[in-house]
Parts: sequence; C-alpha cells; structure tokens
Amino acid sequence: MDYQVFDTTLRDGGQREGISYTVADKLAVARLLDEFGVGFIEGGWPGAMPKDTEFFERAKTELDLKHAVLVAFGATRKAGVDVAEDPQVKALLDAETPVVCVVAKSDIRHVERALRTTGEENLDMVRDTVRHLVANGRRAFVDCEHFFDGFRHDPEYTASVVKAAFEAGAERVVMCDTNGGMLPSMVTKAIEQVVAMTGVSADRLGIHCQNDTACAVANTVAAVEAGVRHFQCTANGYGERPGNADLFAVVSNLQLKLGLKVLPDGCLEKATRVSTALAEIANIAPDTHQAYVGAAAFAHKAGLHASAIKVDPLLYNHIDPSVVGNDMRILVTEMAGRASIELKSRELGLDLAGHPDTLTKVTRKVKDLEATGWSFEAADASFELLVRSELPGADLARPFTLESYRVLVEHREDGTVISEATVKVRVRGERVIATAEGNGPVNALDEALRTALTGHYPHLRSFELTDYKVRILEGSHGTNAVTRVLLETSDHNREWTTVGVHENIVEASWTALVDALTYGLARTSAPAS
Ligand SMILES: CC(=O)SCCNC(=O)CCNC(=O)[C@H](O)C(C)(C)COP(=O)(O)OP(=O)(O)OC[C@H]1O[C@@H](n2cnc3c(N)ncnc32)[C@H](O)[C@@H]1OP(=O)(O)O
Ligand SMILES: CC(=O)C(=O)O
Repeated sequence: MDYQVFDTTLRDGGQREGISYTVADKLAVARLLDEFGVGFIEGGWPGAMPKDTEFFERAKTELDLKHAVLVAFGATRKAGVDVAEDPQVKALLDAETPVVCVVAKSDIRHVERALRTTGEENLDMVRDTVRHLVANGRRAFVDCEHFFDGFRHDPEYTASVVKAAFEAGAERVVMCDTNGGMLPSMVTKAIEQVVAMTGVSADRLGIHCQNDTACAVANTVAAVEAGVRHFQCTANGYGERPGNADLFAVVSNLQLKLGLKVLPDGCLEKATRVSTALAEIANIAPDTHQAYVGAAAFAHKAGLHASAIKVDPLLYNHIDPSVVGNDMRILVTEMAGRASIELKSRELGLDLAGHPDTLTKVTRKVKDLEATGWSFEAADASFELLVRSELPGADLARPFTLESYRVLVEHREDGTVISEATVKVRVRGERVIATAEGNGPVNALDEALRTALTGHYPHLRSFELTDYKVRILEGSHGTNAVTRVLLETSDHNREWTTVGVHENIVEASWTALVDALTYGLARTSAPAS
C-alpha cells in the first residue's frame, strides 16, 4: 500500500501567526506542492472564510494538478443539526473536491466542555457526517482532534470515535496531536494500544503532529515506523503556534533514512527550491538553519570538518546535499584551518593545492583579522581579494591607488544635511580628482569614486550598492570599539559582498567600497576603455 503524503500548508500552515495567503498565493502554493509530488493538498475550509471558498471555486478551472488531489477541510456536523441541513457540511460538498477531511472531537473532555454535548451525540455527528460525504461520492478522512490527550484520559471513548468513523466509511482516521505535547515514545505506545483495542490495522491510520515539544517531525516518523501510512505535514513546518511537522524534513527522513518511497521519482531534489519559493509566498524569511533545505544545512565552519571534507564530503555530511537540491558550503572564519581556506578558494575558482605557503599565510591573516573584528563569513568577495593578494606574483591588478579622500557633512539652515566627498586617485598613471554630493558620507564617497573611475572603466556605472550593514563591535582589553561594515553590490547579474573594519565608520565603509569596486571590475567582462 502506498504512503499518503498529505500537505496542509494551505490550511494548518495558514494558521501560523503572520501568514495571510491571498487566493492567488494559495493557487501558487498548490502548484508548487504538486510539483514537489505530495499526494494530497488540503486547500482550506470552504464556507468558513470567503478566500477559501473562492480558492476552491477557482481551483476547479485554474489548477491542473499532476500528482496531488485537492482536499476540502471542515468539521463534523453541528450537534443537534441534520447533516443535510448543516451549511458548513454543504459548503464542503460545494467545493467539489474528491477528498474531504473533517475534524472530529475525540477527547471526551472536549466533547462535553467545548462542544457541550454528549459522547453519544458526538459519535453520531462523526457517523452522520462521514456517511453523508461518502454517499455524495467523497473519500472521507477524519482528523481526530486531541487524539493522544483524549486516549490517555479515556482510551475507550477515543477508540470509539475511531471505530465510529471507520464503520461509517472513512478511508483514513488521523490521530492528531493537537496540543503538540507528545514525545515519540508516547506516540508509538498509543498507536500500539489503539490498534490492539480497535482491531484497526495501523496502515489505515494517519498522523498529524503539532510542534509544541519540537518533536513534530520525530513524532511523525515514529508513527510511520509504527505502521502508519498517512502523514500530514506543512511546508517549512508552518502552522498554529510553533507549527506543524515540516514536510521537507519528514519526507527526506522517510525516504533517505528509512528507505521508504513516499514521493514520485525526481521530486525530492526539488525540496530546497520549493521550500524557498514557499517561504517567499508566505512572506517569511527562509530559515537558514532548517534541516535538509536551509542555506546553512550543509555549511561547515570548523577547520576540522573541512580537513576531512577535503578527503570525502560524506565524512562530515549526513547525506549528499544535492539529493535534496541543496549545496555544501565552506565558511571562512577564525575557526578555519588550511583545509577550509583551500576548499573555500576552490569554491571561488582558485586552486591553492600547489601553494602551501599561501594557504598558511591566508589562514593566519584571516585568524588575525577576525580577532580584530573582521568577518569573512558573509564577505566572499573580500576573502577572494585577500587570497589573490597573497598568491605568488599577486594576480590581481588594483584598478586604482588612493592618494587621499575627504568627506564633509554640512547641516544647512533649512535643516537639510548634505555630504560632499572629494577623492584623489591614480588610475592607469593618470591623477584624477573628483567631487560629488550624496545623502550621506558613504553615498558621497561612492559617487565621487565612481566619477573618478568611470572615464577608464565605463561599465562601473552598472554597479549598484544594494545593501549596507553596520555593526559596532565592543572593544576588548581597553581598546576602542570598532565598526564593521558589510556592503552588498550588484551589477544586475550577480551580487557580491565585501567587508571593512575600522574605528572610524567612514574608513570602514571606504575599505568595503574599494573592495566592492575592485572585485566588480576584476570580475566583469566588459573591456576597460
Ligand atoms: C485543531 C484545528 O486547528 S482545526 C482547524 C481550526 N480552524 C479554524 O478554526 C479556522 C477557521 N474557523 C472559522 O472561520 C470559524 O471558527 C468557523 C467559521 C469555523 C466557526 O465560526 P463560528 O460559527 O462563529 O463559531 P466559533 O468559531 O465561535 O465556535 C466554533 C463552533 O464550532 C463547534 N465545533 C468545534 N469543533 C467542532 C467539531 N469537530 N464538530 C462540530 N462542531 C464543532 C463549537 O462547538 C462551536 O459551536 P457553537 O458556535 O455552537 O458554540
Ligand atoms: C486538525 C488539526 O489541525 C489538529 O488537530 O491539530
């Protein structure tokens, strides 16, 4: 029997604080999830929210799903109401999805205190709703809310909800850890017990885990190991409170660690791209440290790691990152050893294998600079310039040399503040002096330097400073605080980052600026005039 990968990013994921999908967003999310190969996409609760009703309406003509089927989510009929008359149930049928998933109370305390009805009426609500859905041609899944808490409190009652749902024709009954308080061992034990009590085989059950103990992924995997074949997840773990089980971690664990085929061929390698695209749509910064798909999931900082990775990347990676569409990266910091420098340089296209002295010098220089506030981790361009400057016969021609710069800041009577910079440089033997104004000292310096250089390097005009980050670093051992500046520059094809550190913020910015232009000019192919 196949595994059912049931995604609820558009329903439970939308319950995360800060997410508010538009209908267009929801359609885009569904397309991406389908591309990733999930079997079921729970699209929302038709009838509860106009956007969800519209989503299901538009999905009828605008979605052409290849792998997945669409699922409408709702609740069992209201207590004391004829199921055929319940507007919420009617909206579920109007969504015209092949599958409907209804949430049912399965903890007697919730039945009595939240629903304010009897255990018997709740069982009738489950039976009536499932029979009605099945009679109308739907595959019915039942989410047993608070399954694990209810089962611990009153196993007989919770088991009776499971049996009622199956007797009425449910295809899957899903055990929900609604409050997210379980641990893997508790999940395993409860599944063994419910199987023994009901006689229902585990492969007809499903699992849905909230992440309040940070165990949602582990609990989901534990349930699958206990025989469950239907598991509910959300992309990047989005969901109510701390969230849900992360789809990408769950399927990667099942497929790569347990050898279970849960996705169609060729889908797992889309994990990183799909995860990032879904974060963009949710308008949430991708989690750099997310397992499997985060940008840092295979980023190595420690020198010892790099020295073994040089021999074989799998010595320090639990999988080949390309299997989930990710990449390994080497970070260069004070923790680097010579192997880190060699691997990072190779990543940047510089082969230092035959230059042991350069490796030693660069390693020492990086450690010394980082001790005084520099940070190369995010500044690949400055690191590359540093390596090139240490290569025998230094292979980098500096595009100019500085004679001096001066910056003035003028506060005028009308309150405007203007910065003016003058730079004096030597470019290809010519002395050039240029002055420019800017809305701040760095902007004025950038303008003046470009003015001085564009005569010789016209393509420099396409460079744009796209980000400027400043951090004041505490001085240590009686020294003054220093400023670290990170500059991101773009030529509209690629971006590069440079760093500068000094007690004076303008000088720190100047250093980063000079690296930015030097690196950009060395890298761009346009011929100098
Ligand atoms: C565990 C989960 O996360 S399940 C998903 C939960 N998702 C959401 O709640 C998001 C969408 N919800 C909504 O838009 C609204 O809550 C609605 C439209 C569903 C209901 O809104 P209202 O009619 O105003 O009711 P309200 O939200 O105040 O209360 C929920 C009602 O559903 C009842 N109810 C709760 N669970 C169930 C259930 N499994 N079966 C039947 N009825 C239920 C409650 O008893 C309550 O009934 P009452 O209005 O007669 O007191
Ligand atoms: C259904 C659901 O989202 C829950 O019980 O957590």
